[in-house]
Amino acid sequence: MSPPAVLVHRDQDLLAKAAAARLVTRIVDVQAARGSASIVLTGGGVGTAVLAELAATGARDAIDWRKLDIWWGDERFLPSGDAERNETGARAALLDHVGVDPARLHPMPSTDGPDGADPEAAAHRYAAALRAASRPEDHGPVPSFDILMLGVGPDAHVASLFPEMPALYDERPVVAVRGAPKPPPTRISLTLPSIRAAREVWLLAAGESKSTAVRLGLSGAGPVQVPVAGARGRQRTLFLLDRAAAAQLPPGIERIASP
Ligand SMILES: O=C(O)[C@H](O)[C@@H](O)[C@H](O)[C@H](O)COP(=O)(O)O
Repeated sequence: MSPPAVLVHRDQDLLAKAAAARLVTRIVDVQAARGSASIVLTGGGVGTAVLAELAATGARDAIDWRKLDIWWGDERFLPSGDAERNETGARAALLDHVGVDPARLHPMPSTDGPDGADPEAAAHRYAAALRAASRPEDHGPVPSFDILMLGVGPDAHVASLFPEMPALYDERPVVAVRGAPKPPPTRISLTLPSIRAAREVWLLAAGESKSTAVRLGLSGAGPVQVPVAGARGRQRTLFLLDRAAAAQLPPGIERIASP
């Protein structure tokens, strides 16, 4: 695993626009090379802003939306269509506006799905879908996602992996999370081994409240205490930040800043 690269943009707006442009380029490159691509979406304000910027750019038409698998890194375990679900936000920001193949859209289960309000069964179901999509060359229970995006919480959580919680010790690909410190308490999340199966992991953070989490995530902290420190891609890890989130970067971290 190569060390993370850090890119600092002026503010959240420019960060979202730049990340959307980066998504277009990367997805188009992967589709040209391999025919189809896979991405993993995140909830949160920055992640959703990136999707809205992608919907707004004319360059989105360069993507073959029917040859794109779309997964989620975590989900709030709520009824389908609930405004708090990451899926709902992603649909409104982007997915309802582009021609995705419904068979390639893989939202995490909701409480009104086939497993009802049983998050363990729902997590198991999502793990089975990932396993079914994994090919021999992936060498594991989940596909080698081309791009996996993650927001970063002020407490350094990523997906629904909150510091010190049992999910951080779990080796299964997908887990149910109960008692999350941020509401709603019940969630479904990929675990760190699944996140690390991605070719590229992009960590998105904006605002001063994220600056400590970003610093710790780049300072060799342990992933149980600082989950963002454990989120790394096989080939590439990018910290895509605004200036405020980058305010406490540790000395010696190479960064590329846009004006
Ligand atoms: O599930 C949640 O409670 C949130 O979605 C959360 O995980 C979010 O992604 C991060 O806290 C980053 O949030 P922002 O991008 O809004 O800063």
